[in-house]
Order: sequence, then structure tokens, then C-alpha cells
Amino acid sequence: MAAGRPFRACACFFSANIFVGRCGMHVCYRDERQLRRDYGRVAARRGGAAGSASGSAADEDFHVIYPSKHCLLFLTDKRIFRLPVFTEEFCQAFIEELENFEQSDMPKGRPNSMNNYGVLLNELGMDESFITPLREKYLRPITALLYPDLGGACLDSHKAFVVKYSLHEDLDLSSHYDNAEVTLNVSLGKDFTEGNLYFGDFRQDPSPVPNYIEVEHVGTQGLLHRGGQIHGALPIASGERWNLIIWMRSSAIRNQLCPMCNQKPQLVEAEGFGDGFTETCEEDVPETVDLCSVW
Ligand SMILES: O=C(O)CCC(=O)C(=O)O
Ligand SMILES: [Fe+2]
Repeated sequence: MAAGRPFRACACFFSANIFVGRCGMHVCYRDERQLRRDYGRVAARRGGAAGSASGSAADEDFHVIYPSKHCLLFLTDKRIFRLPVFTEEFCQAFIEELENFEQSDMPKGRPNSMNNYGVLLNELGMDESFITPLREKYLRPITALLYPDLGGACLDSHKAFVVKYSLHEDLDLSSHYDNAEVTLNVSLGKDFTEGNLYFGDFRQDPSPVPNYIEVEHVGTQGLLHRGGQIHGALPIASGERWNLIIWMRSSAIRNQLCPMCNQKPQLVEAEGFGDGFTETCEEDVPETVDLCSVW
């Protein structure tokens, strides 16, 4: 495992999968000519110009999560699971804390390149005290069982943020896959209507007929899904929707292949967990990765 090694990002962050909000599409960018050639027509149709892409708690607050027949929804072909995560009181207090931060004049980043509203939890110092223990103690035993092929037993970093939708802010989220091996999406509240999530195919196995399913939010509960499962969110019709998103990463898996550019990652320095990659020495790389020995 990556113990003690600094985390890195892949240089493709600056060229692959750049989200152009105006057209609701992702593009790869090498230079202006390539951009216009590859996307000019479709971007014009979708209402934008393809020259304008820009780069992009404590333990007692958690319900114990356990896989039982009654609390786990299993969408078999898509490997999506629903599970209880927080208490009602915790969700309320959490949103209040985030609203307080929103109203402060502290510097704030955007949660990711697609969501404009929400909070990056590392900016609130919540990684060490909250998200890392949640991932290591509660989620990893479950992901080890559900996603052994994606490094579910050795998810060793994350990017955690809360997304917020309201009528005068973001309403919906375009179709995408996450920069994660496994994602947890927890519905925190508040009151809202519509805004369901939808899930399509896994990015690596496109089927001839797109096969989308809609999944409703259930307050305090979470959905676990593969990061590569194509998904998005339908527009809300009223109220405010706040969801905690944890993109969980396995350096053992992504060091072999960056999920965003589908190539051997080109490591660049990064802060904190970076994008979950680590430097590997030649002798570290076994012929095959033994995913279970790491757990
Ligand atoms: O709107 C949501 O709940 C989903 C957000 C999401 O898919 C993401 O941020 O990666
Ligand atoms: Fe996502």
C-alpha cells in the first residue's frame, strides 16, 4: 500500500474530461484546432462555442452500517447499493454547519468542475476527523465485499464534498463518471422535490442501447456505486437538495491506469490526497495486484 507516500494527481486533469457547462459536455483539449475539429459542431448544436473550455464527527454520529437484506438495495446489474449512513440529527447539524461556512467570508473552492455550489470538506478540516475514519472504519469493510475488483479493500484516499442544488443555483447535473473507484452519495436533506439520480452503463462497457435507471434520494441514506458508472441528476422542482459525495480511491488500482484518461498516469505533484495516485518503484509493482492482501 501507499503508506507514507505523498499522493499525486495525473496531468490529464488539464487536458482530459474538461466539463463545458454551457454545452453540458466533456471535452479533451490538446490545442484550439483539435478542440474545434473534435467538438465544434456538436458544441454549436448544444448552445456553446467549443473554443471556450476552461480547466478545469465523531463515531457516535454514524449509524453502524451493515449489509442486511432489509437495508441494502442491490441493483444487480449496476452494482448500486443503498445503505443507512447518518442520523437525522446529524444531517441537520451538518447542513447548518455548511450554511454557516457558506455565509462566512472564508475563501471557498468549487466542489468539482461540474458543481458550482457546495462545499469541499477538506477546506473545513473535516478529512482527518470525519471522512477518513468514516471511510476506513465503516465503508471499507463493505466496499471490500462489494467491489473487490475495484480495490474496495484498499481505498486509501478520497475527495469529499457536499453538493447543493436550489432553484436559483444549480438545478441538475449532467451525465458523467467520477474520478473515483467507488463513490458514496448520501442524501442530507433539506426538503426538495424531484432531482432523482439516474445511472447508465459502466463506462468501460457501453451497450448498444443506453440503459438508464432512476434512483430516488432517501434522507440520511447513502448510495454506493462504482465511480465509472455513468450517472447524473435530474433537475429539482422545489426546495434545496444537499448531498454528501465521497469519491473513494485506491492507489493500487489507479496507479496502473488513470480512470479519467484511461492511460498510465502521468504523475504531478498535488496537495493533500491529490487525485489518489502514488509514486511506485519498479520493485513495488507486482505482476498482478493482490487486492485482498492489502485489507
Ligand atoms: O447530485 C448528486 O447527488 C450527484 C453528484 C455527483 O454525481 C458528483 O458530484 O459526482
Ligand atoms: Fe458523480
